[in-house]
Amino acid sequence: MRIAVIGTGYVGLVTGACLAGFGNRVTCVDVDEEKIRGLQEGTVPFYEPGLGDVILSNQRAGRLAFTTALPEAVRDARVCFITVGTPSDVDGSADLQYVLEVAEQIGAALEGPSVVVTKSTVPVGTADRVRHCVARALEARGAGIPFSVASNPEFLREGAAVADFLHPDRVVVGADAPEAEETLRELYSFLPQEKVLFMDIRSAEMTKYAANALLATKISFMNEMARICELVDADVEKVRLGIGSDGRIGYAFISPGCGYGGSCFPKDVRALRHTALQKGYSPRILQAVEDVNEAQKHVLFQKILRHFGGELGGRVLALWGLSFKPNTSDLREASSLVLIQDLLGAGASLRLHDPVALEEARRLLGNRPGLAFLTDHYEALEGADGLVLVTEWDLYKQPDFRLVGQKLREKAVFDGRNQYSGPELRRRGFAYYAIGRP
Ligand SMILES: NC(=O)c1ccc[n+]([C@@H]2O[C@H](COP(=O)([O-])OP(=O)(O)OC[C@H]3O[C@@H](n4cnc5c(N)ncnc54)[C@H](O)[C@@H]3O)[C@@H](O)[C@H]2O)c1
Ligand SMILES: O=c1ccn([C@@H]2O[C@H](COP(=O)(O)OP(=O)(O)O[C@H]3O[C@H](CO)[C@@H](O)[C@H](O)[C@H]3O)[C@@H](O)[C@H]2O)c(=O)[nH]1
Repeated sequence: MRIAVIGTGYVGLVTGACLAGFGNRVTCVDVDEEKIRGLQEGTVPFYEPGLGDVILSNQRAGRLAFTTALPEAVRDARVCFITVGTPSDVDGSADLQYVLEVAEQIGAALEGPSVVVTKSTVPVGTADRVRHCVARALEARGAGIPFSVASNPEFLREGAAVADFLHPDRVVVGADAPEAEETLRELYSFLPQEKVLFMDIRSAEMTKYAANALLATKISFMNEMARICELVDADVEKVRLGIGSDGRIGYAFISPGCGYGGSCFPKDVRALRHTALQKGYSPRILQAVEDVNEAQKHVLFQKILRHFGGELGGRVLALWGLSFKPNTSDLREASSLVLIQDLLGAGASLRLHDPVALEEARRLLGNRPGLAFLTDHYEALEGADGLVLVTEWDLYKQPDFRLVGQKLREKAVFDGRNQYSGPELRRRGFAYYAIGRP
């Protein structure tokens, strides 16, 4: 099948490369010329385990191409996937300008029947707007080309994107035309039939927001439990095991920490809240999920401040892990950025390390006074008054604490992801602080 994928971010690249792997002829389009040039030369624009290999093998086999020329890619595509960004607008709503712009361009370029599929995360009703944009552009050319629209929200996680795409828990397709349903059924025939859930378009669009909102709710709930645990001298990690073992609750997404970040949960919870408010309903749970998360991003800072008697001027701290979660270079809405602002604002100097996000951090944060970027995580500890773990990369899971103690000026560990053993560290002479643990 000929497929066009418009937008070569995490979703577009993974979708395009994986679908090419099933023998489809895929062209990926982006407006970012540098990105496309890099992809044509085999450079993946971000860190995503396994993605480079899938891209390269399909590119070499002639099934996957990259271009900035949308019309050529779209012209004879049986399926056009829209995978551009839908960032938060100032009022919290999803900014649909890129999605609608692409829909218009598809309408201006189509030469044969096609299914236009929204894979970006978009508010309920967007497929209707996409349909309208495509139809208007076709009409403007006087072209009576038949097309249909569908919603196929994506559920992959960064850091595990290829595996998630190839082995999803489910694929959701919202379609209201038989040809759209048939085409997408054929496209996803690499999955067991029962994994592909067909429904009406609006329900499919809503499913994506409901899934992310529920996952974010689990995290905020657990962060709230951690706050209460601290007040009553209970250990949230024991509580986590105790409740996760209940099959009705499960272990997934109940790890407390320094707040959820990334390009999805924060913006999608905001967008869903905005949709509800627009319709006259004030969503109290979503509001609480956001409030708890915002507060949680400052919890580690408060522990650090308290440890140093309320004064951080002249203090140096080493930060391990900057990306919003392990196995990605993505820093969008990362908790580390809030903590860095808090610490710099209080007069501390920071020695930053991340296995892959260091360059992106340098680009974002610039060479401000008080910031040092270190490529070795032990070197980051040198002369620091404490180690702060923000993102739980594997590299940080079993550090040599003898070495950590030697490098640090003051033996203090602030563990934002509950990775270390308090009793063991205290035995070794460290002051140890975690989230929701005595
Ligand atoms: N990142 C994820 O893990 C993930 C997972 C599921 C769903 N989503 C959703 O998928 C969508 C895309 O997310 P992402 O993280 O892949 O985005 P991204 O920001 O990584 O990439 C978007 C790409 O679209 C390109 N683009 C913008 N306007 C364009 C245009 N007019 N024509 C062609 N290309 C254009 C940009 O240059 C950019 O390369 C969002 O709606 C997001 O919420 C993301
Ligand atoms: O128990 C947990 C699990 C996650 N997190 C945090 O939650 C954020 C998001 O993590 P994760 O969901 O693994 O990453 P994303 O790549 O943002 O994926 C989410 O957002 C995507 C975009 O919509 C969806 O496709 C995925 O299904 C959904 O998991 C990160 O900051 C994590 O540190 C926690 O604090 N505790």
